[in-house]
This record gives sequence, C-alpha cells and structure tokens, in this order.
Amino acid sequence: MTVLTKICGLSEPESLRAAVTGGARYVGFVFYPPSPRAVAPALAADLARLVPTGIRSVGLFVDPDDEFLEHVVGQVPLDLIQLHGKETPRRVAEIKARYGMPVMKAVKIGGPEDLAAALEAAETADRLLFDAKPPAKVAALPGGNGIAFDWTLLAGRRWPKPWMLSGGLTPENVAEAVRVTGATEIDVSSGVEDRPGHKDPALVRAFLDAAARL
Ligand SMILES: O=C(O)c1ccccc1NCC(=O)[C@H](O)[C@H](O)COP(=O)(O)O
Repeated sequence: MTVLTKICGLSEPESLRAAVTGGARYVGFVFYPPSPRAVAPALAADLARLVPTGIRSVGLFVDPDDEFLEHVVGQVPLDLIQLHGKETPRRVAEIKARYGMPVMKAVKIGGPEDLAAALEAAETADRLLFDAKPPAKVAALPGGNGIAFDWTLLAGRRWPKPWMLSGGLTPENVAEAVRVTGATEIDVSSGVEDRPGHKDPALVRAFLDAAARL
C-alpha cells in the first residue's frame, strides 16, 4: 500500500534534503514561535524554494491572526496551510477564502468523545490531521509532543475528507499505526529528532524507509 509521508518541523537544509530525497510527499514548516521547531519566514522561504515540484510545502500555524498569516504567506511559497489550534470551521473557511490555499485542520484526539470534532472540521477544511490531544497537566505544545493516541479509535472509520495520521509516530511503530488505522497519509516530527527541534537526517530516512515498506 502506498503511504504518503509528511516530515514536519523542518528548519535545516540537510534534514530537508533527507526528507526530499527519502520520498516525503509533504514537508512542514512550523510558524509558531514557542515551538523548538519554529522557523523564521525568511529561512522557510529559502528552504521551500529547495522543494521540488510534486512535494507539498505545508505552513503550520496555531490560531494565527490575519496579520501573521499575511506576513508568512506573503513571503513563503506554501501549498497547504495547517491549522493546529482552536480554529473554528468558520475561521477555517475564512482563511481558505482569503489566501486561496487548501487548509488541513488538526483534530486532537484524547478519547472517542473527540471524534465528533473531526466531522465538524471536515465541513470547511480540505483535509484533516489526527493528532494526540496535548497532556492537560504539563505545559505542552498544541502539537509536536511525540505522543500517540489510541489508534483503534480510527479503526474501520471513514472520513468525508482526506486525512493524515500523526502523533508519536516513529520508524518502529509506523507499520502498526497504519495497520490499525488504515491511514494512507502519515506525519511525524519528534520521532525523527535527536533532540527537541533538531531533525536527525538518518532518522528521517529511517522513517521514510519504514513507510516505503508498508
Ligand atoms: O511540531 C511542533 O512543534 C508543533 C507546535 C505547535 C503546534 C503543532 C506542532 N506540530 C504539528 C505537527 O504537525 C506535528 O508533526 C504533529 O503534532 C506530530 O508531532 P509528533 O508527535 O512530535 O510526531
């Protein structure tokens, strides 16, 4: 089965090259300053210009205002906007209309009660990304926490929009995650880092090799 992979949180040419040459179909740039993966728009623009046609550059935002979106989208050649905050379906529709770009909405999963939000998000988003709900007790990021959710919650389910599985994926667990969920698109950040915010090109290649064997 062909599984498409997104490598998220790229900020260096070497790891970007590992993603591109390793077969990633999406590369993600984080525009959320509190993240250890946050990248300046000017650097992201330089990196995005290295991305060959056919690989989609994804800009990741958390509850961005229009001024920040304008600041980034105006200088970084992006193919897809990923919204990873508390954006409503109405805000998603507004961003889609304003920037004329498809939007992938993150849906945070902690338990079965969170699945309904996916159907609501699918009303206006072009794509869904299922991620683990951040732990409530610690001051976690909205995403990129290296935490997996219960994949059986997605088993056998169909969604009205294309969707991507993320949350705690690694070269070691990705085969099981895809087997259980039936995901055809996957996303990883922490699982290919040797320290928070630093992608290890060897781990990037290992993850992509594992995905290619599915
Ligand atoms: O990656 C981040 O630092 C981040 C910060 C704030 C919001 C979202 C963030 N990442 C979103 C992604 O798409 C990650 O790839 C996804 O959450 C999976 O991350 P991980 O569990 O570390 O593989």
